[in-house]
Amino acid sequence: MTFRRRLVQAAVALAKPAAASRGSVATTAAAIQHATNSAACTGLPRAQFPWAKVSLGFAAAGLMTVAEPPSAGCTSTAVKADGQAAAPPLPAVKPQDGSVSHKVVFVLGGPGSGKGTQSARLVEEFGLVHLSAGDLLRAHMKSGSPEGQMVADMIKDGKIVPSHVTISLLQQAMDNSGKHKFLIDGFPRNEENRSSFESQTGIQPELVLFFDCPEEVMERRLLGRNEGRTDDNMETIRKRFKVFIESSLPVIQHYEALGKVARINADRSADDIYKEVRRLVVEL
Ligand SMILES: Nc1ncnc2c1ncn2[C@@H]1O[C@H](COP(=O)(O)OP(=O)(O)O)[C@@H](O)[C@H]1O
Ligand SMILES: O=c1ccn([C@@H]2O[C@H](COP(=O)(O)OP(=O)(O)O)[C@@H](O)[C@H]2O)c(=O)[nH]1
Repeated sequence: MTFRRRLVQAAVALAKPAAASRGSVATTAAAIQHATNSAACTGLPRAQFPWAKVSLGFAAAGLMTVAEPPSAGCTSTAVKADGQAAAPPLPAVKPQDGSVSHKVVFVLGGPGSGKGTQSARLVEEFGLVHLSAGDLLRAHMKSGSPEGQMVADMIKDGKIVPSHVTISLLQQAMDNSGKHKFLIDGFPRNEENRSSFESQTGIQPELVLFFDCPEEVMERRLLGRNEGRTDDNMETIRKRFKVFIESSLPVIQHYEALGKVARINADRSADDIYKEVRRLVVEL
């Protein structure tokens, strides 16, 4: 079965959750149902997105989850923008070593969905520290070490680099920044990334921004990116899309069930997307 046909079938199955009895689509439907129920139970606001395109984000079609409400043990630090009203406090993250707690927003979405573009704007406006896992890995692959070579080979082949390598780069970058509010872009990319990061750092994200974009739009953007990347070619792009569906979407489903995902239609102008994105971050 072709990749595109699989996407279409999955999207159709999602539109009829009762008909989807097993496999990833059924899991997705269950996760969505769970998230929907959770939001209803807590009385949180819930919004429906009107679009229902066939896209890599089909897993979340028709659903937007809600940002977490402040919980007990909130800190008093809030993200502000342009001197606007202070946002409600963020839930505290329990640091493992008693140091200042880190606050993290994960920026997820398929390759070329605009994660880096939107992250750069958020950094400019809110002064968060932008950690692109891909950029850290690309810097690491230039180290000339055997591990660097392994990373280079994996990126060229569209594979996910072992968690311990990426987490150690992220941890180092967080420590070196001296700051405690981070936008982590392009990570976690699979369930193992996610669970290892959470257990090793003790950090849970405050919010997960999910840039949902049709495959053909991402493909066009990647082929036009022109940054000399070894993975922005048709062969690797196809592999990356497959990895995204099979390995990365389950991470989004996990956070969706926890009510932490804001799904954003990324098939719009960068300016329109940012209007929505900044509203989500200012509300943190
Ligand atoms: N909303 C958008 N509309 C059109 N092009 C975009 C948009 N967002 C990003 N791009 C372009 O698409 C390419 C991929 O964007 P990028 O932010 O690098 O994606 P990602 O980090 O998700 O891989 C870049 O060349 C970027 O300039
Ligand atoms: O946590 C990460 C982030 C990136 N990558 C690798 O780096 C590549 C490029 O990722 P990036 O986020 O830079 O770009 P995207 O694919 O989202 O355009 C991926 O395909 C993976 O091979 C990885 O293994 N783990």
